[in-house]
Amino acid sequence: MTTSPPQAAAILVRGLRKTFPHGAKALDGLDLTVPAGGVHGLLGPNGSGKSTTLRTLVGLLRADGGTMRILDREVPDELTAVIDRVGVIIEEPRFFPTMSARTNLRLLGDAIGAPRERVASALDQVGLTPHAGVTVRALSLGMKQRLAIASTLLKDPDVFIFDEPTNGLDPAGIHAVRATIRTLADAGRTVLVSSHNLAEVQQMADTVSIIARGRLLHEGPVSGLIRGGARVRVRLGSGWEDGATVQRGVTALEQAGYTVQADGDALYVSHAGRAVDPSAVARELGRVDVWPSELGSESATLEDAFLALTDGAGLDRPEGSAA
Ligand SMILES: Nc1ncnc2c1ncn2[C@@H]1O[C@H](COP(=O)(O)OP(=O)(O)OP(=O)(O)O)[C@@H](O)[C@H]1O
Repeated sequence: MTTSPPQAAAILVRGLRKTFPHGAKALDGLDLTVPAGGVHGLLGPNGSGKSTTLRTLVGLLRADGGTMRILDREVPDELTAVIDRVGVIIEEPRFFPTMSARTNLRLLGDAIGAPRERVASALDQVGLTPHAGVTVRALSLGMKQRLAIASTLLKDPDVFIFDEPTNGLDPAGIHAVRATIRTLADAGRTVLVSSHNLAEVQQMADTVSIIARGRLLHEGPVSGLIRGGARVRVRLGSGWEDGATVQRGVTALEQAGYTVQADGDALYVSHAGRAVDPSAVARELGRVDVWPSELGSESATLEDAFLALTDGAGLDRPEGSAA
């Protein structure tokens, strides 16, 4: 496992454990460090423990063991001291369907004692001002989700915790919610957002924690992760029609510790957690008398890095993401 260098953390989780009564071990000593400022993606396959982590952080579930801190306060013990600085969307928010977006926010704002001007500011920050007078039932799903984000803004929080906020939205809705989340982070806030959608995290997050089976596999900047997954493309040329030659090359590379994927007329050579040097690949192939027509370095996607780290376990590929 690799870890990011120490930096100011908005959320710090150490050794979190949770087993559900009938025996499902959801969290198995999970560590999580969310740097202050920016979007942090909590990425993992279905059932990897993302929701359990977020629900435990905000006091909806009780952990069996481990420690959690939000903005330097121990939670759940000091949750009341910090909860006003945390905006949470974990379950589907409930609004009055026959009332407008603005009226819903006013009622919510009054209930928590927020200044009235926050309503206009919250609508503005999520781009809903033009639709403020529309009844909630007439809003699209994406707009409702942005209204949910606006409702968390009434407290003017420093940290946001969103569980799969783009789930079930159409592409326009996904785009708008993603842009809203980026705006929050660009204003200096911290957004922890869970997702099993690799392309989404790649586009939205600055840093990422990849988890599987309730444990942290990798944590750090998204850009570093992608660089670390850089792979080499070996173009198969004349002479490679011979399946035995291809197999000899693949076997040599695998014996040298590489992961090899065949795709069309090319082999993609990767190595979990580190960049692959094309000349080293050429050397291994040359040893078994295999000579490619072309060798090129290729930056891998977050998906490649994810696959290398999780062995592809339970990966949910979003529509339109790189295969
Ligand atoms: N209330 C519960 N009772 C029993 N088991 C649960 C409960 N909630 C979650 N689990 C189990 O705990 C494990 C982790 O689930 P969790 O919902 O945290 O994962 P996730 O990464 O959020 O998945 P998804 O992307 O599907 O929402 C799974 O095996 C799940 O079946």
